[in-house]
Amino acid sequence: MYDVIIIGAGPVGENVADRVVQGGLTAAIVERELVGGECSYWACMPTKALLRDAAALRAVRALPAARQAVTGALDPAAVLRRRDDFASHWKDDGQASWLESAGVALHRGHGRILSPRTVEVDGLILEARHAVVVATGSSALLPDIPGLRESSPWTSREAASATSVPARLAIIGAGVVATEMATAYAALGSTVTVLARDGVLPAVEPFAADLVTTSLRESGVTVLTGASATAVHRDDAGTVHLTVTDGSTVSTIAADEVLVAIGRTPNTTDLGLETIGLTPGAWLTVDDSLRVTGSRPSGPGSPPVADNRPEVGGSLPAVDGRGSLPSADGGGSLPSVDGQLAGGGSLSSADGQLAGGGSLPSADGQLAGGGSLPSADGQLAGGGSLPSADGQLAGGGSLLAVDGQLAGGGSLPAVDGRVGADGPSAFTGDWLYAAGDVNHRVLLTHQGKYQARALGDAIVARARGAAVDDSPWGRHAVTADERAVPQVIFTEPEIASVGVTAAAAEALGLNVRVVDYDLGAVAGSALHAEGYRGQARMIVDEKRHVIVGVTLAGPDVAELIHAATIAIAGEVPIDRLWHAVPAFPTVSEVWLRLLEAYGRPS
Ligand SMILES: Cc1cc2nc3c(=O)[nH]c(=O)nc-3n(C[C@H](O)[C@H](O)[C@H](O)COP(=O)(O)OP(=O)(O)OC[C@H]3O[C@@H](n4cnc5c(N)ncnc54)[C@H](O)[C@@H]3O)c2cc1C
Ligand SMILES: NC(=O)c1ccc[n+]([C@@H]2O[C@H](COP(=O)([O-])OP(=O)(O)OC[C@H]3O[C@@H](n4cnc5c(N)ncnc54)[C@H](O)[C@@H]3O)[C@@H](O)[C@H]2O)c1
Repeated sequence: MYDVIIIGAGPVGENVADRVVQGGLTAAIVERELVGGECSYWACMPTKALLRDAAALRAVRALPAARQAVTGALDPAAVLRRRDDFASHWKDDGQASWLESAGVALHRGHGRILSPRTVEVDGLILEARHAVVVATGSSALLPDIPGLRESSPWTSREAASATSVPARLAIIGAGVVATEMATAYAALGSTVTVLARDGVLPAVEPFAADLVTTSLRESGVTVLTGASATAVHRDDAGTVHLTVTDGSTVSTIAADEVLVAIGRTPNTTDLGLETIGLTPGAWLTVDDSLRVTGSRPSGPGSPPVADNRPEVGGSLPAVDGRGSLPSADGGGSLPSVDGQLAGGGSLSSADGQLAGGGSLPSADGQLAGGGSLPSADGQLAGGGSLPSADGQLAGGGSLLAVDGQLAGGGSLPAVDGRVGADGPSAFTGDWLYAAGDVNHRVLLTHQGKYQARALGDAIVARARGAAVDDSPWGRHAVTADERAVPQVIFTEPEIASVGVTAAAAEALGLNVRVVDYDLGAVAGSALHAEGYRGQARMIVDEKRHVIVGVTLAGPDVAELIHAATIAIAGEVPIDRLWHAVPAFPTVSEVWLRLLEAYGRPS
């Protein structure tokens, strides 16, 4: 018997385990492949290692004198060797020993839920006293294109772990994985063709996507916008032939490998979810304290299943729509006897269990729960969920209409002030949690680890009978998931963003002002590289006078974004930001330029 069982030892599972053990509980973690998960061996680390040398070379070549010192070309074999080091040669001894030193028991094998609080690992039965956490992550999604599966396509795994560089690489999709890998493989010597059915990086600010598209084309990549593959065939000689259409014409592309990068599917197919009333193969939906409330079909853009639509019930949110969600042990804000909220903002069912999954509108029209922020074209700024036609978000949460009310499903305040909500079911109760990719809130390592820290601490608090503070920005809340998700896309140029895009702000009905500035016009940028090409955008909530979104596109902007994350998470008033003086002459001076462009009230 363990206090907590975690299924999946990716970055998220490891962090949950760490927090609960640090809180004095016992924990077991179950892993069927490598401790460290996708991020360590087939995603973040190896892909960034594939990109880094070329980025450094570009930076040197952007300086006339330093350029003279570069006498040779990039060595692809050396890049792959360094990548191997960063993937720990696909061995997890280091991370397994870390688990041991942290006091976490590791059970290798495939985990399945047998019944509430019981997990089976290849025949071994494990019991959890307090909680089971699903942190099983996600895998690459393959579309149903005739002949594709039989053609042994690359997914992000093969792209990240390739042992040689294909002469010709075709890529289906033009999102984050596709553009990063197009950047990497073009620099390593491949002739790359990108099929950008929905445009290049449709979820980011269009100016940033345009800069990346231009740069990909300049580096020899063929970017076919609006094009999709309708059939794929690998011949006996190993060449892959893709039949491609842009809607009006049909052509054929020959390649040595085809990479499919069109999004992710949750690792929940063989997890025993059916034993507890959930749908195998579906994303797990969670409430604001990451308790599992239901499941939604897999795949980008999938609408929530009808069964999991909220039912009318529960109580009126308090005036500001915020506050804690009640825990079963009485932590947080408990509903009063008549079912109304004491302390404000929490939704609860009659039995005092949480009934408030989804999004609560706050008085200021901000999202207070669930889901990510969509851009106008229906893509998500932080990567992840897509709103379906009915306005619901596949990753949970809802869209706020202009008047600050919820558009689409989710938690809709009814005319009589009652609120629809889908809380944990009798099956999932207060013992089943989901964190990281598998809950489809934000598919990024740092955000999953943020969830893990909050969740681990909340499980400890509940186990001790202590209060759980999952009010917005509370210790156990994951508020940044909706308001302040940073992401760096390591293309050329880099795109660093946090918070909403202009299109997402518009879709949310926020009253914002969009401020743009030419990043290349900053003194520090001109020094940084000859012909520095970049753009900065700041989005200010005109009602609250705080920044709600920033996107920077330009060489080496990755390290600039944390300032914006702090400004957004800290809700630093614009007036105060005038006192945050960027050093001269740095690229960060763009902050001053953006403020000047916004204007200082006299
Ligand atoms: C190519 C690529 C590049 C990326 N780059 C970045 C980046 O630069 N920065 C960033 O923030 N994010 C990046 N991401 C996203 C990042 O990889 C994920 O968000 C992150 O790995 C999610 O962590 P996780 O712990 O939820 O899941 P995972 O890392 O997927 O780990 C889940 C673990 O659970 C195990 N597991 C699954 N089912 C079971 C079971 N039934 N029993 C036992 N074990 C099980 C798996 O084997 C795996 O080890 C990238 C993704 C891709 C595909
Ligand atoms: N640097 C980073 O932070 C980083 C790097 C890589 C991946 N990731 C994360 O990993 C996740 C997966 O990345 P991804 O690139 O696979 O997904 P994505 O959601 O970023 O992009 C997928 C793209 O494929 C398109 N698409 C969907 N179905 C299609 C189809 N049938 N045919 C053609 N195009 C189709 C979509 O319009 C979308 O633009 C993302 O959530 C991303 O944030 C992060």
